[in-house]
Amino acid sequence: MDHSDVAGDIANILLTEEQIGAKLDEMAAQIDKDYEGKDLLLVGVLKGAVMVMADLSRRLHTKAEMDWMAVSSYGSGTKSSGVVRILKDLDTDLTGRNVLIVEDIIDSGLTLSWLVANLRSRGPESVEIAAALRKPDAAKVEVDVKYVGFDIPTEFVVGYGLDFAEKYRNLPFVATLAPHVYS
Ligand SMILES: O=P(O)(O)OC[C@H]1O[C@H](OP(=O)(O)OP(=O)(O)O)[C@H](O)[C@@H]1O
Ligand code: HPA
Ligand SMILES: [Mg+2]
Repeated sequence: MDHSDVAGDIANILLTEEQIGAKLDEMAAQIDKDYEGKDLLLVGVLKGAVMVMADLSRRLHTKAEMDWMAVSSYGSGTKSSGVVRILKDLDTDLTGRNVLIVEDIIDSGLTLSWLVANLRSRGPESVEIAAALRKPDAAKVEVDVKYVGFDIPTEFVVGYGLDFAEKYRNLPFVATLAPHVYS
C-alpha cells in the first residue's frame, strides 16, 4: 500500500471545515457580545492554536490584540506528560487586561489549568478560555471554559492545528489517524 499521501493516513473525519467554520461564527458572535466596549487581548497557545486563532479572530468585530505563548506538554507523543514548559512567553504586560486564551483542544486539561493559573498571577482584569475542541471524558482536572466549540470522544485527533509528531496540523478538518501511522 502507498502511504505517501495524507489521505491514506486518515481513518475518520470527525469535523469538517464547514462544521468548524459554522461553530466559530457562533463563538465569535458570543465573544463580541460579552466583550462589547472592552479591550480584548487574545492569547494564542502555540503551535496548535494557530488555525483557531486565525479563523476566530477574523470573525470578531471587537477590537483585539493578539499575543502568543508557546508551551508544550505532549512533545512528540500522544499522551500529556503533565509537565508544562514555557517555550515562549508573552510580550504583553497583562496588568488590567481582559485576556482570552485561544486553544485548539482541552484534553486532560493539564495545560490550560496550569496556564490559567499562570496568567491570573500576572494581575489581569479577567482571564477566560475559548477552545475549539474538548474531550470531556479525558479530563484529569476540571477547566472552566467559557467558549467551547465541540465536545469529542477520547480519541487522539489531528488536523486544524493538531499534530501527531508535528504532522497533519495543516489539514482543514479534524480526524483520527489510521493505525498504521502509529506503528
Ligand atoms: O489538555 P491537555 O491534555 O493538556 O492537552 C492540550 C494541549 O496539548 C496540545 O499541545 P502540545 O503540547 O501538543 O503542543 P502543540 O500545540 O505545539 O502541538 C494542545 O495544543 C493543547 O495545548
Ligand atoms: O487528540 C490530540 N491530538 C493532538 N494533540 C493533542 N494534544 C492533546 N490532545 C491531542
Ligand atoms: Mg501537539
